[in-house]
Amino acid sequence: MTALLLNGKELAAKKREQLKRDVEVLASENIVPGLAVILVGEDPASQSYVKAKQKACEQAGIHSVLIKKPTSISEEELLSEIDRLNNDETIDGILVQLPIPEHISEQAVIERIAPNKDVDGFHPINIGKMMTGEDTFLPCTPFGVVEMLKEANIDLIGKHAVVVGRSNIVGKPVGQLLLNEHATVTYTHSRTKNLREMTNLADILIVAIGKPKFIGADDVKDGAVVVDVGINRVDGKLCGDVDFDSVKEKASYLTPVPGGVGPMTITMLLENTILSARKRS
Ligand SMILES: Nc1nc(=O)c2c([nH]1)NC[C@@H]1CN(c3ccc(C(=O)N[C@@H](CCC(=O)O)C(=O)O)cc3)C=[N+]21
Repeated sequence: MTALLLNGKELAAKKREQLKRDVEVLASENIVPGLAVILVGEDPASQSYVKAKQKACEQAGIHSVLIKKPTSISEEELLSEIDRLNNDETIDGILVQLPIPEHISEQAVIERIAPNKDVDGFHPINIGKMMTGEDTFLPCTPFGVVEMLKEANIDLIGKHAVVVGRSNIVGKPVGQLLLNEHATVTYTHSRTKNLREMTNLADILIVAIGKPKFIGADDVKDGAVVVDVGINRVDGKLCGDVDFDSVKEKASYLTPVPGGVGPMTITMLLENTILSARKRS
């Protein structure tokens, strides 16, 4: 079997056209969605992600502001910058680009963002709402993954979804969203004893463990749907956590890297920002 491609780039482009129209409708009501991105330090990968977010906002007609801070900024200063944005009426979404320097508590930063401007969906209140299935901002990467599966008409009800990785921003929430869609969810991670036996049981395999080509054809059941959330730079080239060339011969659907989940992450951020503007107005 050769897998069908789950083309995130294409779906993202289609969705962004719709979001652009949504922004035009808001403009007729004098509402301009606004996103503030705080970037601490000079990490090249972070700089390039932030640039991509800015560009996507511009294309959709979303007002975006980039706030750059030096690595030496104190936690207190960063928190007061967040307070300022919480009180800024032109801002509907606040995103602090992660990771942040070690001397600043990530949890303190996330908890300072007003839950109704938390377009990353990382605030404990929004995580709690996601768990109980209430309407809230969903974390962008997991949200994008579920949107891709739905677009391809992949049935999730009763299916065995195996998640590889348990980060707060991808692994844990993607499992929760799949559970909300009535999948049966197994979490595996770096300490799982029989990880490769578990991945072989998956109807839907979500890989977000941060190790290049961690999952090969032998780890995948025939006809499985495989979603690669990994973004690794190896010899200056981007590659995922899945060995694309071998797994594509076994999976029924597979996401590429680049051009898979990444562009969807940014698209869902735009969607959350527009949703926030609509809710706050
Ligand atoms: N508060 C916060 N929210 C985030 O959502 C967040 C974050 N911090 N920190 C870092 C990660 C990473 N992330 C990506 C988004 C888009 C691509 C993306 O568009 N990737 C392209 C390729 C990009 C390239 O060429 O480097 C692709 O996969 O096709 C990748 C990674 C958001 N993150």
